[in-house]
Amino acid sequence: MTVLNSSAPGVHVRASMGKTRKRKTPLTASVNTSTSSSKPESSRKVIRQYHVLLKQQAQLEALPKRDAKTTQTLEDIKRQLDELGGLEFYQRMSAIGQGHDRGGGSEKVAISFLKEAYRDNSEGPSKPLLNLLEVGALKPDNYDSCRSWMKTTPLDLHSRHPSILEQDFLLMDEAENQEKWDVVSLSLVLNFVSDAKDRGRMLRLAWNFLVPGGHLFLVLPLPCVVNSRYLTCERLTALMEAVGFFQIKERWKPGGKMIYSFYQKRMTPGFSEPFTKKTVLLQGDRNNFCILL
Ligand SMILES: C[S@@+](CC[C@H](N)C(=O)[O-])C[C@H]1O[C@@H](n2cnc3c(N)ncnc32)[C@H](O)[C@@H]1O
Repeated sequence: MTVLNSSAPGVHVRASMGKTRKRKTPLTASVNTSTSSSKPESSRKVIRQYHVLLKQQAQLEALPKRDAKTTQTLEDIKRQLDELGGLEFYQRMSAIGQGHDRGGGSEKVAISFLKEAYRDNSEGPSKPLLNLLEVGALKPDNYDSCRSWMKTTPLDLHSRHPSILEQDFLLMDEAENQEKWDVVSLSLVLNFVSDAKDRGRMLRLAWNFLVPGGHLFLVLPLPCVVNSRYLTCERLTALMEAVGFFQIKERWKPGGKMIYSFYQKRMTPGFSEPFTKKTVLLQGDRNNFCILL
């Protein structure tokens, strides 16, 4: 079996709350602010540091009480995030990473899945345009080649272009978006969300926003699924079924970096397991990536 990289973006956080508080020096003490190189290792390093800091920040912000030490640590984390260049710099590094790691963005894979699922729309005489919501869009034109059959709405927490809507997906108006979209893309977004419950909420929101029979394109760093102590491919499939998503396609290779999954919304959820608390599935040197419903 292939040994997988446990230091994937967004999954390399082990510090318990206790450890975090006792720490004398910041976890990512050597924040590298001079990462102007476009080398994939540099971009991956910044992305990793960024995810670690975000996770720590979320853990501390979730504490019921904040003592002076916690406040100080939060200030340190904020400073380090700023030193890294903030979300803007993270996005730039992610865009570089995309190119190097995947021979282009994940939209290539999405388009191949979508063309198969919506053959009538993509090949046949003109039909109403499909409505695609692209969450976490670094570029405004990822789906331009499909504009004859698909209308894309790109959005991101931080917009890098006037055509990208600046919006937190988790705060989108639920009534307004209920069953509004044919396709939702969550490519490398779920692993950006620091809180396991918010990840579950993100999936449920995506389900609510899709028309019946609509599709979800989900991309995660492969180690989030195959090298987590809380997740496996089978467990993810079961969890997705509990939300109401049935897998149609999955693409990844051992030793690869990403796992691409394509789901269809069904009206009756499958598995009824609760998925409300962390269950350790695998021991050993694994990451803590988890999704809770
Ligand atoms: C690693 S980048 C992924 C970009 C691209 N989708 C890809 O597949 O390479 C993650 C992006 O998701 C955005 N993001 C994370 N959480 C979000 C949320 N709740 N709402 C909107 N965008 C979000 C971040 O701002 C960031 O630009």
